[in-house]
Amino acid sequence: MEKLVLIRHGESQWNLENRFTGWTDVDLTDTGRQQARNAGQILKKNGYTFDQGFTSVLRRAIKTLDYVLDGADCLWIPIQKSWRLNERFYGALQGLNKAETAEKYGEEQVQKWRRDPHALPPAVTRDDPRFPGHDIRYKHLTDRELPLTENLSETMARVMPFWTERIVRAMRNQQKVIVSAHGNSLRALVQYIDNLSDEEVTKLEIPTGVPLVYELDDNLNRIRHYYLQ
Ligand SMILES: O=C(O)[C@H](O)COP(=O)(O)O
Repeated sequence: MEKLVLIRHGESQWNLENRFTGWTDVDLTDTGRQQARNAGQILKKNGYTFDQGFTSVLRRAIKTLDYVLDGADCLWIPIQKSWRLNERFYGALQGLNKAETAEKYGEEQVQKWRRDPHALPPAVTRDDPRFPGHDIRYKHLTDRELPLTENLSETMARVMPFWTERIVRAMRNQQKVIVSAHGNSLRALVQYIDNLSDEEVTKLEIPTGVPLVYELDDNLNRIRHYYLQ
C-alpha cells in the first residue's frame, strides 16, 4: 500500500481578505504559517516521512511545504516545483473581493464561476498586468499554456500530465510523496483520484493547511482517504 499526502497551503493574505487569488503570488498569514507548522507536527506524530515533495511555483504553497517538512523532520528531501500545480487562473476576477463580486453579479453567477467545472471567469487581456506572460517565472510556457482565464476542467487538463509523469512515477519508484498545492488544483486531482462526477466536485471543499492522506493499492487505486487533524 502507498500513502500519498496532499495539502492545501495554509491561510493566505487573500484568503483572509476574501479575494480571488488564482496565480497572484500572495504570502501566508501568521495563521497560515501556524497551520502549516501544525500539519508538519501532526505528520511527524503519526510517523510520516517523505522522500519527494511537489509544489506549485506560488509562495503560499512553497512556504507551506517548507514549514510542513520542517515540522516532519524532512526538510532535506528534493522538491519539484511546477506551474502545473498552481491555483486555477481566475482571470479578471483575480484581486476582487468575493462578497462584493457576488453583490455585483449575483450569488448564483459567482458560485458558478467558482464551482461549475466548465464555467469560465471573465478573461484578462494580454496587456493586463495580471497576465502571466509578464512574469519571468512563466517564460518557458507556450502561448497556449499561458492562461487568460481557466475553468476547473482546464486546470485538471494541465495538472494531469504532471500527476502522471512526475507524481505517479515517483510513487512507482517507491518514493513517499507529499504534494503542496491549492484549493482548485487539488480539487482537480481529487476529482481524478476519487473518480468524482462534475456534480460531486462542485460540493468538494478542501480546507487550508490540513494533511489529506490517500491510501492507494499497488495499482495506485484509492483504498480510502482521510484528513489528519
Ligand atoms: O484562488 C482563490 O481565490 C482561492 O484559493 C480558491 O478560491 P475558490 O474557493 O473561490 O475557488
